[in-house]
Amino acid sequence: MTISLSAISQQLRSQLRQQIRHARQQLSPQQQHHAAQQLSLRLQTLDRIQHSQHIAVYIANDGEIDPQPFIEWLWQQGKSVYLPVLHPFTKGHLLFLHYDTDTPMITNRYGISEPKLDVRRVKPIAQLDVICTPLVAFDGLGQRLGMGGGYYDRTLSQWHQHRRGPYPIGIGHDCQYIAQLPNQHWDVPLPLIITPNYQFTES
Ligand SMILES: Nc1nc2c(c(=O)[nH]1)N(C=O)[C@@H](CNc1ccc(C(=O)N[C@@H](CCC(=O)O)C(=O)O)cc1)CN2
Ligand SMILES: Nc1ncnc2c1ncn2[C@@H]1O[C@H](COP(=O)(O)OP(=O)(O)OP(=O)(O)O)[C@@H](O)[C@H]1O
Repeated sequence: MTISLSAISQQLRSQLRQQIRHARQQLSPQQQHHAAQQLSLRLQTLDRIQHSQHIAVYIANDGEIDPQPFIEWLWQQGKSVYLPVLHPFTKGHLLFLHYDTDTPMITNRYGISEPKLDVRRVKPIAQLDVICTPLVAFDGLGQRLGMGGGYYDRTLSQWHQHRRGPYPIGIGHDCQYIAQLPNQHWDVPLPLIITPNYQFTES
């Protein structure tokens, strides 16, 4: 029997995913709160953020670092905020919808809060400036492991191929760093990853 390298890599990825999801779920509410504040401060200092108007974030789930304090700051600055919504017809794809304090929200099939679909609020991906990208694990080369749906890999494939479209910034907890991720050809390395205490930039 032969086992392909790709199969081994897939298995490693799913073990890592479980392990790191577990680690972040164990963070206390105080640790989560502090991390969210630190992350927001770091993001605020980035030129890339200061010079952007249309910024996509996400609603935290599963122990993810919480972008909420950053969202509040973006609103104060008069910037426009967008959230991912599972595409109603095209499996594995995301739409991005405008988000403000009175956006009607629903819970999607993964239990994540998202704006109720309303075509008037849909922002074409090419018109976003930055996509703050959730991740489960990342390494020093900017490789990212997500929740496993391939949603952000698809969203960022234009960036990957042509360096066109919104600039992706990975965000996560310090504990989501691993030395080297087993990667797959469709993975999109991120040019910048921010955690409360570190910043990883493309060399
Ligand atoms: N906050 C947040 N929103 C996001 C993402 C994310 O990573 N974080 N996504 C990033 O892609 C998309 C949703 N992707 C997801 C993919 C899988 C699972 C998940 O929980 N999977 C289950 C099993 C699958 C199932 O129930 O059908 C699991 O692994 O336990 C959740 C979100 C869009 N919105
Ligand atoms: N650009 C793409 N085009 C087609 N299929 C893709 C693309 N990117 C990823 N996929 C598919 O999506 C599936 C999930 O990929 P992967 O395990 O890398 O997800 P992930 O990066 O962890 O998740 P996410 O991006 O949603 O956070 C894979 O089986 C892969 O075949």
